[in-house]
Amino acid sequence: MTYAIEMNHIWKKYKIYQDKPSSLKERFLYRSKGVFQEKWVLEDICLALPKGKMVGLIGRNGSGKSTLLKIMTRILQPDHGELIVRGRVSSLLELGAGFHMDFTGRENIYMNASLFGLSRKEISKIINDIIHFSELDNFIDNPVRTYSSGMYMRLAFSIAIHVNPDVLLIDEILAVGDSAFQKKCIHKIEEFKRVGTTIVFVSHDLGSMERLCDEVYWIDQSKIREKGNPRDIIRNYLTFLTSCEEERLKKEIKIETGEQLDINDSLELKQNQEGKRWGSRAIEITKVDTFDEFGDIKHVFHKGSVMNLKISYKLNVDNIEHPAFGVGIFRADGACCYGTNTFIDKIPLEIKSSGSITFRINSLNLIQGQYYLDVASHHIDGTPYDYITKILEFQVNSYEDEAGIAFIPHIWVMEDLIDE
Ligand SMILES: Nc1ncnc2c1ncn2[C@@H]1O[C@H](COP(=O)(O)OP(=O)(O)OP(=O)(O)O)[C@@H](O)[C@H]1O
Repeated sequence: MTYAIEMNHIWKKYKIYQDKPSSLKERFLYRSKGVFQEKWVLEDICLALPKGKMVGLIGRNGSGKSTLLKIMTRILQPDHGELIVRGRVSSLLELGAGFHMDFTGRENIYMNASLFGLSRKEISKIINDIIHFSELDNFIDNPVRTYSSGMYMRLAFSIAIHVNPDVLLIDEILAVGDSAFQKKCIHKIEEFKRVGTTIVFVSHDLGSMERLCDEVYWIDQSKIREKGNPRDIIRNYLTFLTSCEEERLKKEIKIETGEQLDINDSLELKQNQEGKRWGSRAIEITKVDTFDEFGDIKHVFHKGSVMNLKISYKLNVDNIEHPAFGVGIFRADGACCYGTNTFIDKIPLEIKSSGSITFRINSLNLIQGQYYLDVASHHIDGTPYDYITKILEFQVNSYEDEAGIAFIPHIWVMEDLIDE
């Protein structure tokens, strides 16, 4: 098989400067001593990208994906290892980096495209296509400094894809322009695929990644963690992200409550959570947990899955009249997604000296995002016994790109128009 790009045991390190010197003296001292740490951002990377294939790189922020692309374009030199590139490389990494602000869009096309090795004659042949794709027909003879950032990026993008590359490197193009322009970019990429251009694609948009790529590499902490079929690698990566998020939320809860969680990682409430808790405590909430359908404590849920919210309580008075338990679900920005209580839902309650009540959601139909919960025990007239805000945070993951707060069950119906 012929490969467009081969990387053999590539290593790359950066210098990380420790402290910013504050005084002139310190600056002088630090500079002379060179106080920095070396950090390996790529470790022993071996890649072979077959000609005509589209390969995706995924990984968390800072894992090393952009550095890898910069080495492929030779913007950066590796510290060790060998790089073999066959053909003309065009990159959508540092879009518009070489633009001159006082020159017009047209002049910049000539200058920028010549950096990719095209002659003036060759550029003249494609300049109309470049202008047309960028949708800047009416602005192309204005200085680039008058462009908005979106216009600037569109021009740079358009040049990079029209220089007829053999290898195209793309870093997060979905950040370019509005959604109509992004769709156009995706179509263009599909066209490149069809004519056999080798493409390396970095994106956090895993849907496009799975749809477009022939193979995916997962970069984690400077190394290749897995590579192979996009569907399998993306599924493993998502499982990994979910477990990281679960850990993060558990840690946050520990920090916020200042308490060690018990063996089941459940949350014992503090007696006095200033500003977050109020009421007479006639019915005192002692513990709140979210569980999945198997009874495991969870803080990350997939859209549509089961979520059980268990509220444990103890009774601090001999008798309680007309009690109720309530639950509120809020989005991270404070928008109330849903709130109800046992009185509204007409649930009869029999309060013992201690016990628990579970609020079961059979299908958690919130869209992807971060949420928090309020729980309360109160009189049916609303007088709080124990009201606790932001008691738990949870996350909802989803593969769909919906907008809004919650999924509304729906169908689409198509009909032909019948002439009267
Ligand atoms: N010029 C630099 N000097 C020092 N450290 C750098 C430099 N550029 C990047 N890094 C560090 O190298 C690591 C890898 O960065 P890189 O941009 O390659 O990651 P990435 O996977 O592309 O991340 P993202 O998804 O956020 O774009 C990070 O820890 C980053 O902070």
